[in-house]
Amino acid sequence: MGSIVKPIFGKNFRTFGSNLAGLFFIIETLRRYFPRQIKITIQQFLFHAIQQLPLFKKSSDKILALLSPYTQIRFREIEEYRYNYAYAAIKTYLGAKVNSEVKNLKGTQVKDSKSVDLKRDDSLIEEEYEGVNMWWDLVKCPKGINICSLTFHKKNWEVVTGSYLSYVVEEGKSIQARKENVKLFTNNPSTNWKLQMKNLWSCIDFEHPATFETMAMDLEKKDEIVRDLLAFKDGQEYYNKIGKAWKRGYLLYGPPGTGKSTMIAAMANLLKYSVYDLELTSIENNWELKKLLIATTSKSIIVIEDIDCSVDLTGERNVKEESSSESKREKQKTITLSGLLNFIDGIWSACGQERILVFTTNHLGKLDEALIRRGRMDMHIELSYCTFDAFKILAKNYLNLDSHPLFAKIESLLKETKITPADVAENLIVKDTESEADGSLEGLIRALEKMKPSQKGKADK
Ligand SMILES: Nc1ncnc2c1ncn2[C@@H]1O[C@H](COP(=O)(O)OP(=O)(O)OP(=O)(O)O)[C@@H](O)[C@H]1O
Repeated sequence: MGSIVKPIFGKNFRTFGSNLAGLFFIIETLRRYFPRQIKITIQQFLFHAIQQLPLFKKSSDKILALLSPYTQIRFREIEEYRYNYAYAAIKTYLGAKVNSEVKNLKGTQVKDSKSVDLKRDDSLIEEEYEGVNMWWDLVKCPKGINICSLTFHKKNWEVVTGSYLSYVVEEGKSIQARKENVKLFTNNPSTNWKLQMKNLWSCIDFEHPATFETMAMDLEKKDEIVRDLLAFKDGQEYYNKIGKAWKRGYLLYGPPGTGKSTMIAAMANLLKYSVYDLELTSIENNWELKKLLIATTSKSIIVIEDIDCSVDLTGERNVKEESSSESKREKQKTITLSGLLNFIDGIWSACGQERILVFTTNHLGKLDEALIRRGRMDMHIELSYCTFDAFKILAKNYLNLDSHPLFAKIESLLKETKITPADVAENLIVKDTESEADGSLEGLIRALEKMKPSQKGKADK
């Protein structure tokens, strides 16, 4: 026997309508006489409850639009596979609404900062704008996409769409710009992606202290790179004018310990761009690669370190199209050079404005020509063994020395040896606090003497 379900709102639509009007009357009364927090909660609860009723589920939009005096606008963190900047700006704006009346706050501190950053940590926030009440509901979905939704009386449609929303988004963006907290993102293995676009990247504050000032390298080359980066940052008009995606590729190559990772940190600190450290070995196929890249935000540096070791990308383009379905399936399971090239070339660059791509390698010769040709990797930067110019910067960084009688000896030894800036830096760190201030310069000279080709030959025998 089927169960008899009693209609909740009476037999006919008129009864239903008057019941609903009664409900809205209750909501309005609660709104007037209950304290702020409670009244928002009750109101939102009833509003959501109404939306969940079976009758509404079927044709909710039309009926609610007809009967409810409220309108709701939702901002999803990821919308149509792309990061929604309005969501981020709104969240920042609401988080910054801190005053003594706020009950729930959260505090954070960035390394070396003197102050604690307080943010509002309420999921329901009411505010007044030009005499109009707005209710924000921040829904954090551990398994899904985070949403901010705005509820307002529909008679205020003009105010909300005409000025309030742009005010909130612009305020949020300017707060973000003032904070300029650079972030470091690392990709999670796809087995940890819970739902759709969530959990693709993990993020922490980027606190690497490297700057171009402390970067030990040829000064002219350094200047050229800094000028190139700043021109890129200010290049929106130029890129629009020539109709090119606003992105630039840098290939950093050279032996281990010559400063490739340090330079990426210096780039991020100069431009105040976040870093997306893309670990190709934890990605299974081109589809995952595409999703990860689309989920990056603008003003970012997407880095693939040691690109020659991460995945075997070389030569794949030359493989002839194989017809067997097994080989096709096998191909779908791997990242291919063409998958990577597609992104760089611009198929995905429609969502890739103001992005820098950086590849690093210790073995330039191992890379496919197509991957690094100019236009894809616009600037090739060689980082090499320590020159005297580079040494002087390291001596300044580590020992605060601009000159020293031993510098001349070091200059001539550097011409004879191949020592990386990392090794020089290691030798300049004074480990014994009781040693003389220039003790480590002598230590460096001893290390360099041992590395001279003639001495090395003896040691090898
Ligand atoms: N050019 C440089 N200027 C300043 N410091 C440097 C430079 N090169 C190396 N160093 C120092 O050596 C350490 C290691 O350098 P870094 O990791 O940047 O080298 P790398 O070229 O990325 O090496 P790998 O190829 O092994 O990843 C850095 O933490 C930094 O302290």
